[in-house]
Amino acid sequence: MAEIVLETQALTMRFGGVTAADNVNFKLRARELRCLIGPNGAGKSTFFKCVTGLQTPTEGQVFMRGHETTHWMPHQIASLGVGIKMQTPSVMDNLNVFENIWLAARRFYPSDEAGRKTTEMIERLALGSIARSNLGQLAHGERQRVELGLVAVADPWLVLLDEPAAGMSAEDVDRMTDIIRELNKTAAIVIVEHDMQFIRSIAEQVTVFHQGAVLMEDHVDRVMADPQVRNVYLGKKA
Ligand SMILES: Nc1ncnc2c1ncn2[C@@H]1O[C@H](COP(=O)(O)OP(=O)(O)OP(=O)(O)O)[C@@H](O)[C@H]1O
Repeated sequence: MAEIVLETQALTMRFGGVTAADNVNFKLRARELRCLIGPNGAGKSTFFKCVTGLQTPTEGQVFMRGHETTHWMPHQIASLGVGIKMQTPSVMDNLNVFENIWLAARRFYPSDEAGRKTTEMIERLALGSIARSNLGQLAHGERQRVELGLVAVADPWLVLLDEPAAGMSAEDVDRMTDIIRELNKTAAIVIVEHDMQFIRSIAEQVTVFHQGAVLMEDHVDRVMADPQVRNVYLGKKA
């Protein structure tokens, strides 16, 4: 069996009387792709923030490839080789596509290699025609692709994505799916997502959150067919 690259043990996060993440035991293996789903307020974002270092859990532990990262900041986690895409943009609007990706690459590689990696990444993301356009001028889907480029250019072995398909057109979602599949050839990926079309097209194993706890963890087809999940957590649209 492939190595466990991410694990949480009894991860719990309380905000006053609200238990936003409740005793979550989660395991992800090398090159696995896992979508985290669940209704609004189920605890997905809280779990994601605890894993990425934006929040420190009240109880429990987080491990990445054997390192205990429970109290680490996001930049320390990134330095392990973990790519993180939060919901808040990390691109700079007054720099162009090449410059944005180059700056991300430069954090991990010497200047020449950063340039080569940036050129490669622009090709992989099909951003060649807009490589010299400032981010502020780009459409939402293009900006999201650049955001993914910032994460992927560092050759991460684990990628954590918060709602990468949010607000995208069907065509952009398709393109994002292809890029994530390619990234998944070398990296394990966790995706928090609401977009059911995207989840159906990309997911295999899905973890369903409800009231802070893991309700179900199974193949996407069985999860979508589960009456409890369909009726109570995903609604009729699922
Ligand atoms: N900073 C906070 N302070 C107080 N309560 C919080 C905080 N963050 C989250 N919560 C509460 O924790 C619970 C889980 O919220 P969370 O945002 O993790 O759910 P979610 O599944 O990500 O929801 P959504 O899909 O709407 O983003 C909710 O009841 C929410 O109100």
